[in-house]
Amino acid sequence: MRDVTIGYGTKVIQSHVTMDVRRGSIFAIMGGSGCGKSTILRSMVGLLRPMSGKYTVDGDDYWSGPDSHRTALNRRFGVLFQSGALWSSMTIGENVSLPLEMFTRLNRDMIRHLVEMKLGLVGLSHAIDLYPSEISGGMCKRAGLARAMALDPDVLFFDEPSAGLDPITSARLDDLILTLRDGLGATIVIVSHELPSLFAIADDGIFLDAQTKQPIAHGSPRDLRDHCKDPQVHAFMNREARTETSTTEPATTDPAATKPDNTESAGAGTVRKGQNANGK
Ligand SMILES: Nc1ncnc2c1ncn2[C@@H]1O[C@H](COP(=O)(O)OP(=O)(O)OP(=O)(O)O)[C@@H](O)[C@H]1O
Repeated sequence: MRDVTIGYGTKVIQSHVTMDVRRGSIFAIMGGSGCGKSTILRSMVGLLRPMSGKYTVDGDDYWSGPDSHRTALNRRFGVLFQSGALWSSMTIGENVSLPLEMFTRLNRDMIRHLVEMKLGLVGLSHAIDLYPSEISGGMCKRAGLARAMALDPDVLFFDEPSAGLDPITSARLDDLILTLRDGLGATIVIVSHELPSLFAIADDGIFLDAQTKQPIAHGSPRDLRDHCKDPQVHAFMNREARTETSTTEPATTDPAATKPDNTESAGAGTVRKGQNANGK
């Protein structure tokens, strides 16, 4: 993205957004509630046209040309929405086969084979004939992931993949996301509030500010946590409470808020200390 301004109607949500998502990276879109993270993600998958600026995919100007041009680029994307967004009247297998039926000319046997393969990747082979109501929230997320991968996308977009999951299930999902990147070479863009998860998997990112409506930091979540000089970013990434009036000093009234970094990482995060830049 180059100098992108994005919003709804005339209301600007974020402006001057410039960022590069490198191939094979896990890129985090970070920031406080309501700053526009999901809005940026929606724009990246073509659901919202920027007010200005340029968005290119592999050097290809996304918003130029006819709809067919975007449709072709969208074929390279897989999207996992917050809820998993499965069709409740379809089995897990039917949900995953839907994009294959819609966008390919493969025969039934081949589609069934691919669906079994994708569900195997997310550990859900046994759930192929179950309905979403018959499986847990974490399994629904994994099924959503299998569906997002159905067309072998180059880029996967995840909106709050860990929302509503317990720390152990969330850590398993993190491992799965790392496997997708390392095993399949996918590029992953992720919106998440879950700091332990972001520290574990993301190797690059952007931090959006709701007040100025602009990005205020670029870098991996761990870099921002450990080295970012911006007090707001530092406080957010270290889970320090901040007062409304102070914009330069973190609040220190809560002793828990002054703990050194990594102390937030009970559960999913504790098993992940000492990881390398790839989260291993
Ligand atoms: N369809 C819409 N029309 C108008 N305003 C919207 C629409 N969707 C979101 N907004 C507004 O845009 C702003 C950013 O919303 P967005 O969901 O992108 O933020 P977010 O950073 O993802 O928030 P959260 O972390 O709470 O999910 C909010 O003020 C929201 O009310």
